[in-house]
Amino acid sequence: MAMRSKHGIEILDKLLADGEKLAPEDKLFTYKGILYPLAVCKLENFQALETFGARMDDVILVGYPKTGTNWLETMLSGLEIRAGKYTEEEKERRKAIGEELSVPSRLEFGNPDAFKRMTKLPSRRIIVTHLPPHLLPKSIFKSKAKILVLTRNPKDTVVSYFHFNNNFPGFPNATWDAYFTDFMNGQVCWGSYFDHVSEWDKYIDDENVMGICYEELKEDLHSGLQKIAKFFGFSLTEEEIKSVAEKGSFKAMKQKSAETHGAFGDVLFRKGSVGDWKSLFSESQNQEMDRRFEECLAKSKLGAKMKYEVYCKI
Ligand SMILES: Nc1ncnc2c1ncn2[C@@H]1O[C@H](COP(=O)(O)OS(=O)(=O)O)[C@@H](OP(=O)(O)O)[C@H]1O
Repeated sequence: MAMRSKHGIEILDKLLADGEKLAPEDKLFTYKGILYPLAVCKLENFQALETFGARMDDVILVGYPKTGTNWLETMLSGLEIRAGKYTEEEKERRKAIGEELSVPSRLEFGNPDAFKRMTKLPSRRIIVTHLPPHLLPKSIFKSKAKILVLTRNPKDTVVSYFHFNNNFPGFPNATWDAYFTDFMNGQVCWGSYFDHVSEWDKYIDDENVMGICYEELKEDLHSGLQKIAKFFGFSLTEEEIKSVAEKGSFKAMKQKSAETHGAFGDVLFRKGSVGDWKSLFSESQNQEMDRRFEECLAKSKLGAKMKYEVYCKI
């Protein structure tokens, strides 16, 4: 998937264009108490999601928005392709099916038919979502498919989300202070970051669930990919993992973004760093976030992985 098809880029372009057309007050809708951007998801799609049939060998990636889902999706795709040891012919066949089906890049994106087309995709499918567990189709849990839960520290996540919010036409613009308050209150698209991480933390000891965080991938992408390959049972040589990791640097992915994400890439690949929160947080916002982290996440396994003391303190 590193190289999205022309059709895939057309879909991303359409998200941008649809967002432009909506008046600020019409850009968002609420489903089960959580906000979503209308240019990206439809209410009917959420209602239809319950019929989604997961497969035991699905590779499922979950990440709250701006935690690095596009990065890890590309890395997973690279690992899967190499582990599958597909012939060039099979790779072409898979690419052609993907183009024909115009698979949405997230389970909940697109129209109600979009995810149904995934049923035609050959195994192993890579399925990516920003949703919390209670909104995912039950078949995902019944199937025992392996789920990789991606997290990122909340300070960098909210800063990344704020910039995306003001550059992606599907979201209504906001000032930093207003956006920070909305984020802390869960009044942003895909809901509360804190609820999302806490909810997924309840599954973290299940044998088919593994947590990984943006910061550990930034520290050492190769080791992160080794852990991920082991978890999914991908049989890969060190050389193969190395070749995937080389394509995963922020610089490499940004350089290719026009091919992989079209105009959307300009909005998506921003800084790709740890610690950019320092550019926007006020002292009181810093203290508020520290208190909230302590209350909600410090004692959780996913929270511990973020190394908050290292990356989120001055
Ligand atoms: N290769 C690589 N290395 C490091 N960081 C990367 C990489 N690719 C994307 N990114 C950064 O991930 C942030 C976007 O997160 P998502 O892909 O989850 O965004 S989205 O919610 O799906 O739109 C966004 O973070 P910020 O730069 O902080 O805004 C991207 O720049």
